[in-house]
Amino acid sequence: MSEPLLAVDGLCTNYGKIRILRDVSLTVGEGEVVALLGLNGAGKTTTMRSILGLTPPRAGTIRYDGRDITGRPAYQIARLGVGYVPEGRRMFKDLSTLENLQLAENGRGGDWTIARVFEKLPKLAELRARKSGRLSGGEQEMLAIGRALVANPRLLLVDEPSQGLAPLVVEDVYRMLAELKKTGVAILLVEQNALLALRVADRAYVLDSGRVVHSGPAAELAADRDRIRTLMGLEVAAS
Ligand SMILES: Nc1ncnc2c1ncn2[C@@H]1O[C@H](COP(=O)(O)OP(=O)(O)OP(=O)(O)O)[C@@H](O)[C@H]1O
Repeated sequence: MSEPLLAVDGLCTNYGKIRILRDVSLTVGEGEVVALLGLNGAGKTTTMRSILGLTPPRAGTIRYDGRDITGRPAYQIARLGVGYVPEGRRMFKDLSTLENLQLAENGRGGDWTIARVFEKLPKLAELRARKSGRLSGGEQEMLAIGRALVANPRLLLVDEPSQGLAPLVVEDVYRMLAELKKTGVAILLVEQNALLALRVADRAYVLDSGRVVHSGPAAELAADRDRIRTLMGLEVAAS
């Protein structure tokens, strides 16, 4: 069997002396959508930051596209085709939608151009001239995803896309992620809202206190509310 696109093995990451991740292992296959779930503070963002080279791990290995990228600087990892849509979206608020996309284009070519992003996300095309600081939360999330796409990633790390959005807007964002999935980009999706993420994901991992406490097919976990409740608490299961 060929190697998965991303293979994280035995990751241990600290902030200073505090151990956050404990022996985290996960994989993402080519074109696969994998949900990384867990309550506040479980270590989801830290896992992403470790993969991206932003918070290098103390131990463990990260392989991407057949090579060991453990400890490589973030810009090198980005150049290898790993895109990031950070929590809170972080964009240049005084620049327009179009200008934000232009800044992110890496000029190396690839399937994702600004024109294709506008075609797949027509809402963004309508808002091309608007300053991103004046976009709604949902529109900003779409721009954040569009911005990651124009760098032509093979793997996209998306952190809490539903955060702070109204339920109807969350539906829009998730419809868009489902569309993206069809284009073949692999996605590692961090969410607190388990049921939402499980609708689009193929497989899921659940983190608790920096450890993987569950992994398996998304559909199986989605169908087992008791298991979700045990893993992630009552509120999540009820949402
Ligand atoms: N820069 C930092 N310095 C020290 N501790 C940190 C730092 N960033 C995060 N932590 C701690 O690491 C733990 C894991 O945080 P992380 O952000 O990875 O969790 P998370 O699962 O993404 O949660 P959330 O959904 O709240 O973002 C938390 O206890 C958090 O307080």
